[in-house]
Amino acid sequence: GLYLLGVFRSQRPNEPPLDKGIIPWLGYVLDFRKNSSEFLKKMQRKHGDIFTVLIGGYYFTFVMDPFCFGAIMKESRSKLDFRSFASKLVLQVFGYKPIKASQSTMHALSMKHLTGDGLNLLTKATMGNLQKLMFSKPSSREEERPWQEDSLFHYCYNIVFRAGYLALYGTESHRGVDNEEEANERDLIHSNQLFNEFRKYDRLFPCLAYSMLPPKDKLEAERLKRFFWSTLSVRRSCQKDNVSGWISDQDQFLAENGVPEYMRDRFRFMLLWASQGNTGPTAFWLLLYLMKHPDAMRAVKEEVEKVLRENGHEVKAGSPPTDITRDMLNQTPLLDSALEETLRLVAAPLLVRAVLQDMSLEMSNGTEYVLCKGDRVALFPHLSVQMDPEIHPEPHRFKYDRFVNPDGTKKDFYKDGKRLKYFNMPWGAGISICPGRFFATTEIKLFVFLMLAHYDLELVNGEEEIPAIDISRWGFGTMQPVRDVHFRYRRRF
Ligand code: HEM
Repeated sequence: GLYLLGVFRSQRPNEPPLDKGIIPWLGYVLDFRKNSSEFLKKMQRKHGDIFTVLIGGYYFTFVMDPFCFGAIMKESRSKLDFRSFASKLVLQVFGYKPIKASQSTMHALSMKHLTGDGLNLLTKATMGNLQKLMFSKPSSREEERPWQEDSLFHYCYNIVFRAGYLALYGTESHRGVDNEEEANERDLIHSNQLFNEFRKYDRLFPCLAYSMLPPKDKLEAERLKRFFWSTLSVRRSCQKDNVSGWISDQDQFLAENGVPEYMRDRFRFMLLWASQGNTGPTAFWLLLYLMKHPDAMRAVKEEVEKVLRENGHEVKAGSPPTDITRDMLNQTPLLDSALEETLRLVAAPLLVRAVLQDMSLEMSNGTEYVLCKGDRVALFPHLSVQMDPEIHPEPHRFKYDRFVNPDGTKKDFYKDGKRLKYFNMPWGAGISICPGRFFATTEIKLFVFLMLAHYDLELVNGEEEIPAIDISRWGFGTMQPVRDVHFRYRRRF
């Protein structure tokens, strides 16, 4: 028992500094849970760029030196395993138990459908959905362009979620209803209901992942899980049109490998989370930063208008919502930089690997450490890279052109005079890097393109401060604000 509580563990030669905290077994779990970023900052000040801390029965070695990231991300799976940690979380949070053999095929299927020609199809579908969602209300007479007010976080999350969901999970079949309009109407209603339930789950997510839900919320989380398993189920999906290859091929692969139907329903819920949980919040922050920084808004808007003009899409009174292609999205270095800058500020994943055999790790100052079998290695790039003032001067400021040179090429970043490979890591890295990053970028850019091309936007309160981030969500991807922000929009022409 004492051994399990970690009482006998001490730092051996060549191991990173060890800090077990004062509570046996639990170690620093409460400090970590309360504010992971503050806790890690404190530990980094105390121990330096590598340290091992006890958190809820597990020893986590945090590596804060970005020059070691490559070695960790590229280490063979026989030494550092990404799956075992992720599998436990996925089972706890989505009820899904991954099968062993599936990973490389699943990855290949994601690459097939979320890049290249597959991405072209998804871009078209998302574009169509955004047009339906954003311009479905008949516009009032042209000379009247009333302002509409909304909450920015809710507005962005709602629209981007629904456009992405309908593109991936398919739309109402026209055959089942009398006409196309009715099918579209049903899609709009259904996707809105799904979003509202998703937000309820989203709010419970951090406590659920830490197994810290109070009993009432636990019941609610169970109810929501069942709702999603059933709403996204294989059976219901058969009645839909336009289900993406990303969903259908992965499902077919699982079915061929003997995964039962109820487990495949759960898998779909997990994919919904992975694909929709970060994109909407990122779109929110990007639009908010643009609204708070008029120089950035002006530059990005000019770029958007130039691309539209050069591709023969002048937006004027009465023109239908613009069709934006992938080709057009490739001509926007300033918008790309503004998006990357947004992700630098608000994306904060925790990247964890289990150590399967003792292995050595060399730091950039030449010191070598042993990482112990059974421990976990963790990276938190938000703190160690994205907010490092040496890499990104004035790290708390939004600088829309931080990542781009005046000639449109990408900037390089340095630390200690050496060029960095990992200077922004919103998508993770290595084998577990987000396979949806190109689609996510496309969705956000399509949404922002349409917003800027068709609407005037302003904050209801021009003096509004940028809201603080909700610190309970460190480690789970894009951060969310503690409160929403009111804004208004109206047709430009
Ligand atoms: C702004 C939006 C997004 C952000 C910031 C984001 C970020 C991430 C991160 C940090 C990871 C985990 C990497 C790791 O643990 O090493 C991840 C995994 C994943 N993401 Fe994304 N993601 C986004 C959007 C998407 C979209 C749109 C899709 C799909 C259409 C997607 C699909 C996935 C999948 C399937 C995984 C799991 C990969 C695996 O287990 O190997 N993501 N994402």
